[in-house]
Amino acid sequence: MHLHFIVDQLYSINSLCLKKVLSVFLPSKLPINKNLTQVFLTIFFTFYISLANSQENTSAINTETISEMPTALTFIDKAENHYQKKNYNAAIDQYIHASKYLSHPDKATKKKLGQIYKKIAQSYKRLKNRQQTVFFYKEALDTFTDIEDKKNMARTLNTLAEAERYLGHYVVALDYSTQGLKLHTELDDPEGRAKALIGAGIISRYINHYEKSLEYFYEAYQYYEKVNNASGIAKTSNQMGLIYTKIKEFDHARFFYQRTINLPKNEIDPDTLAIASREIAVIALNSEDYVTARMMAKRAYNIYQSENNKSKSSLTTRIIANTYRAQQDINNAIIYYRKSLSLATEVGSKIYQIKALIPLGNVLIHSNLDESIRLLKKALTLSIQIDTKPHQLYAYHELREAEKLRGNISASLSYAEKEIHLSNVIQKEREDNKLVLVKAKLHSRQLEIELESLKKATKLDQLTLAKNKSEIEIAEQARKISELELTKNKYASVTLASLLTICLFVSIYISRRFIISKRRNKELNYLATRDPLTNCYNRRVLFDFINQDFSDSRQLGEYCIILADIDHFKAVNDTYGHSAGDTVLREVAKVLQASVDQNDIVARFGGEEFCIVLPKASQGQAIQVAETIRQSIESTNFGDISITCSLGVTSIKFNAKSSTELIDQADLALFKSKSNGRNLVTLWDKTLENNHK
Ligand SMILES: Nc1nc2c(ncn2[C@@H]2O[C@H](COP(=O)(O)OP(=O)(O)OP(=O)(O)O)[C@@H](O)[C@H]2O)c(=O)[nH]1
Repeated sequence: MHLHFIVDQLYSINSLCLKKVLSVFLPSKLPINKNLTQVFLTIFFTFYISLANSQENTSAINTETISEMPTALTFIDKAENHYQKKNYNAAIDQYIHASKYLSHPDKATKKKLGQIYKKIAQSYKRLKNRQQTVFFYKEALDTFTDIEDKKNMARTLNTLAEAERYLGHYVVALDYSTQGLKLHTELDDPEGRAKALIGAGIISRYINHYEKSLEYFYEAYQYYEKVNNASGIAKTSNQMGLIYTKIKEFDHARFFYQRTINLPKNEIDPDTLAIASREIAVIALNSEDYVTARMMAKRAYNIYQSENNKSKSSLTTRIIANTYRAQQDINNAIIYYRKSLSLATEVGSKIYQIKALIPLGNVLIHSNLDESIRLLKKALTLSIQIDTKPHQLYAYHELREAEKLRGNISASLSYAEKEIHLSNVIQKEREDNKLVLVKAKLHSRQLEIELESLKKATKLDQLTLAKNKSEIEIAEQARKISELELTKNKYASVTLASLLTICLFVSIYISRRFIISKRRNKELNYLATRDPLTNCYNRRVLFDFINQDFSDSRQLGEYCIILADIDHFKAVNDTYGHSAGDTVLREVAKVLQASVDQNDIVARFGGEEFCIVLPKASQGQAIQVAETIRQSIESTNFGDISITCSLGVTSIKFNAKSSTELIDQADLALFKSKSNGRNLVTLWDKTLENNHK
């Protein structure tokens, strides 16, 4: 059934577009009319729905929501239309139809359903069906609670409280109102909270809890003052005016009503302005300021007239009549009471008829007793009909007086008895009502205490929250600190690592430099000790060695010196050149070094002269070494140059007293070799010394 509906709706939305889409799929010669389009759409949707049904649950949910929502919206549209036209029953029918298509449990659908329940409740409210109003507001509240839609919950609680108040369920109303107030506070919705405050204020006023009521209204009033909301200021001012009137503080009451009157008229609700004017009129009447009373009542009347509000026009006309009656202006009083009665009759308001009939009967009592009694009897009948006992009592009282005036004592007595009986009933009812009010008041006190404890709990929660928050902040700070420390440590580590690396490189560099420098020093030391041409020890080092050995000559066991000198070396230079002479010198040095042990020293003593120190060699061993050297040089071919050398040997055993003396001995021996013909080895002896001299 829904499918056909959707197909119908879709076709009506854009049949042209659909035809164009279909022309793509269907053979070109096939006429695309409405029936064909609808058949296609039906097949398409049947296929789509069956496909969707075969899917997972979630897809099924979405399809259902999609397919049912448009149907619901169509009914809602119709309902709204009826509501606008004040056809509330028809609107309710359509809303209820719409609600049947909103059975799906998803949040959006539920929200829509809640709103529909609210609209139904509002429609019943307009129809003054209080029970149904309450019922549907409760349905709406349940629905919004189900989806945790706090904003709508709070608003519904306000309206539900009002509806319960209309039913006289003050305790329940107060409960709802307090819940609404709490929720609005939670939601941080000052506008909604102000409305909730007004609701709570009205209920508190109803249970005569004026102090609390004033508190609520004043808070709302302050909010509206703050946001410069004239309408809100007017409403709350009027409410405070009403309370001050109730507690007979008329100056305060007048102040607040005047506040409403002074507001820009175009910004406030005419009804609110009319109430303020009307109430000032009543206050003025009670304080016998009849001129002001009439003026303000007429002002209110004009507003009600322009609003076509006949029952309130009846009320204000009655106030005007009351001012005339108070001034003993009976004629005008009768005119206005009649007018009030006529308006009340016209609008069918029994209470306003009663309210006009009784004083009219009273003022007519002296001029037209029959009419007075007739009107009073009518008032009595109506008050019995609508069960308004105070007016019934008032009617009995007036009738008793009227019948007495007429001389009908038995009738007067009968009314008197009824008056007494009713008075007792009213008294009892009042006591009962008082009990209800006291109960409600007590309940409100209890709620206040609960609210107070809730506030304390909230404060505690907030404190705990703040504590937790600060703990979280501390933890966060600790985390940040540790992070910073980590970063710091990381940087420190990186820095340390970098420093270590640098140190390492520096160390390596230094150690390398050290090694190089050590090597260089070694080289330098080496160079300092060596003869650059022959690589033999130089003369300075030679003397250092010998002097050192001679520093403790007693330690010296065997110790010999050989001096070797190349023969006719000048001729080599002259014949082969200086460079060749150098080569010969180098080669001779090699021969010398090869001829001695590791601990022996070969030093270049002068140009072509060498000194060989044999620290552990005996005289014989030294001669042997010298002989070996002589033969080696003699037999060596120094690059086609043949040379010989002469050698002089000496030993420590010849008692040289110093290194110089020892060397001198060797030199003398060498000289002997030279003078004996060269290429000879000569050992020092004492005779050499004498010969030389
Ligand atoms: N090529 C070269 N010649 C040098 C060097 N030192 C000294 N001489 C030369 O050695 C020669 C030594 O000559 P003399 O002192 O006259 O001795 P000699 O020619 O060897 O003759 P006798 O010693 O008497 O056999 C000189 O000509 C010096 O110039 C040197 O380092 N290189």
